[in-house]
Amino acid sequence: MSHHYAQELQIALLAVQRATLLTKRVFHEKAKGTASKDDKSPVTIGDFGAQALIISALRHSFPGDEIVAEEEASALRENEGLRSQIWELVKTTKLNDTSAEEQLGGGIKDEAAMLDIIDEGKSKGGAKGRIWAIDPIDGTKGFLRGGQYAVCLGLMVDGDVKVGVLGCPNLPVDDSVSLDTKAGVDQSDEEGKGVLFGAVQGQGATSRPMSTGRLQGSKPIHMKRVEDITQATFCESVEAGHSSQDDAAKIAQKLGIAKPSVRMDSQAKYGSIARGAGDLYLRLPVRKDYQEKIWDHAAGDLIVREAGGVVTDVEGSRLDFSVGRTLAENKGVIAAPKAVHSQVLDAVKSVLAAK
Ligand SMILES: Nc1ncnc2c1ncn2[C@@H]1O[C@H](COP(=O)(O)O)[C@@H](O)[C@H]1OP(=O)(O)O
Ligand SMILES: [Mg+2]
Ligand SMILES: [Mg+2]
Ligand SMILES: [Mg+2]
Repeated sequence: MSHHYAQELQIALLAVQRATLLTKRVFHEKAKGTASKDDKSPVTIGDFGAQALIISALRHSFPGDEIVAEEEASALRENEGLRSQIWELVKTTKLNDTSAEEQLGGGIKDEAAMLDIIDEGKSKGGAKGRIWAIDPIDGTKGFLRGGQYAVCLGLMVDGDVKVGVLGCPNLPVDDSVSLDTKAGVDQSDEEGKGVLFGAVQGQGATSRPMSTGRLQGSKPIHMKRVEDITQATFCESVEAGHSSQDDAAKIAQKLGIAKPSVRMDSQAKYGSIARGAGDLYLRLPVRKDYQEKIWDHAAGDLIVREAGGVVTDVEGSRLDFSVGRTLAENKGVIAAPKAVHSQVLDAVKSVLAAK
């Protein structure tokens, strides 16, 4: 059966847009309700609430699909204070358009149902069937410090990403605003900010302004043509523990790039290069044993490729989303326009080989 994924894209865009209404409320409230996970990374009431709203929307339209999501509810089952803060947000966050809200199936019944919904994201992933990957807040540290973050949703079918959506509340709406070194810091969702990226395999990538109700009109996006690699803008993580900034600096030097990197949190990096606001995204392994999570890359990988880019790991292999909840077969990420990707990859390989 040929499949155009029109309904999947529509629901994914609306679900992400609704979830960002919740994360924006959390950001503007003083008590951000932060907890610490087993791996010491932060999680907020925004992460749990956004995950609940997204899964609830997917369950309404696609009850048979599997879901891989970052968060789980066990910490909330033991913490009534945190749980009721989240429920308060979830039950009062709605799109202000009746038809859009109806497409998502409306709200969640009660607090107990919310916990069960959060726990529906425990699929092991894999190479068979329809599996959604959700990162309710990617870049939680960026979110907390007023930098970039993204609400991320991807649909994989038989291990291949077919639909990708990124909601970036703190990126400018205008695709033509080039990244500068301030793009990742002190950002807010004030007027002129908030963009939804979308892509369907074989159909290109788009951006549109975020709204509080129905979807706004979209525009196709494309990676920028790089005439001269020495003038390229590259982005990388803010957190030095997520990507080696030393290796990135050596790679930039090898390519003749003098401009400082743009450091920003989250998959906003993928969205930014896909729309031509920057050129390259380098993610260079710091620890040999870290496995990237599929929810940190699924949507961005498709959006960049549909905008005319190539995305590989540091060895030049495509990211393999078919092996479970992590990218166990890949190390790092190199994303670049098609015409220069191999040149960038050569520089990456030679710097990493020399270590
Ligand atoms: N050692 C690591 N290497 C690479 N990525 C990591 C590492 N530890 C955590 N991450 C993940 O990187 C993502 C953020 O990437 P970026 O730095 O590009 O914003 C987060 O989802 C974060 O996971 P977590 O959600 O558990 O914090
Ligand atoms: Mg993440
Ligand atoms: Mg997250
Ligand atoms: Mg996290």
